[in-house]
Amino acid sequence: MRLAVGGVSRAFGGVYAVRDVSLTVAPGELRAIIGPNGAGKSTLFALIGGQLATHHGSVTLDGARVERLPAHRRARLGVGVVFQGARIFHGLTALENVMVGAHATTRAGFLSAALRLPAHHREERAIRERALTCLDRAGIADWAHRPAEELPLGQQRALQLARALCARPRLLLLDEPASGLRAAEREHLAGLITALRAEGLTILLVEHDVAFVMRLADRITVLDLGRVIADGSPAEIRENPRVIEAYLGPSFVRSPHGAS
Ligand SMILES: Nc1ncnc2c1ncn2[C@@H]1O[C@H](COP(=O)(O)OP(=O)(O)OP(=O)(O)O)[C@@H](O)[C@H]1O
Repeated sequence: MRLAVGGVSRAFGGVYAVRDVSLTVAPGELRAIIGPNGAGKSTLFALIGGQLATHHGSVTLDGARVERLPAHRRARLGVGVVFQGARIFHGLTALENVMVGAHATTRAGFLSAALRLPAHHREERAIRERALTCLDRAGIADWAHRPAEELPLGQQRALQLARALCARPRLLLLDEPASGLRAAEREHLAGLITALRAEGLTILLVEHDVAFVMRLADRITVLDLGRVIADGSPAEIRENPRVIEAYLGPSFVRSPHGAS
């Protein structure tokens, strides 16, 4: 899916969180968004996903304007969002949490579900299979039948990703997916993101772990105080004096893998 954001702004109480931001992401591209705390990254995600309304500007998915559509309509068009932190449904198993992600896309619909028609049973079986595959891809198949709230934090984060994947997104927004993960979990996540990109999914990634970002991203957009201050390949961004000053810091240049 091609994403174009044109001159988008959003203010809170008169203060701009995102100001006149434009970017285009090609189908199958992995674009990272980086910048200091409060730069507007999560707000930009919410403007693309539809959780927040824009005050100015346009959001276009494959050429169609969506900035006035609510989040669930954008989800149906193929926008998947993995929010910061763990947002899970308590009282449901991990598998059921992931199956919820697929129901937005089912065809049989409410009536056949209510009447328990055969089409509904077939669809439920297919969704269950798909959800198990997504749990497996997220590396948490062993947790499928446990109550979601019993999963450790890293597994809860993976659960959100599995749920988003189960809806078969064409544009995936990942807000700090690596935060709070242990090294092995982080490696698994990097492998999964790489595989999803290879399958042609368009991915937008907000992440503070710059080494993680530099390794995965095709291009990086840098935000500071709500504005785009740089846009380029990881190599260009690493050497951009404005980015070094606003975000990376001089120690990053001395340690080019970002292990500062
Ligand atoms: N719902 C809100 N109400 C008021 N102010 C908000 C709201 N959401 C964000 N802001 C403000 O907008 C600015 C941008 O916040 P945002 O969370 O988008 O930044 P961020 O780059 O994602 O930061 P972080 O890296 O810490 O997650 C901040 O000054 C924040 O305080």
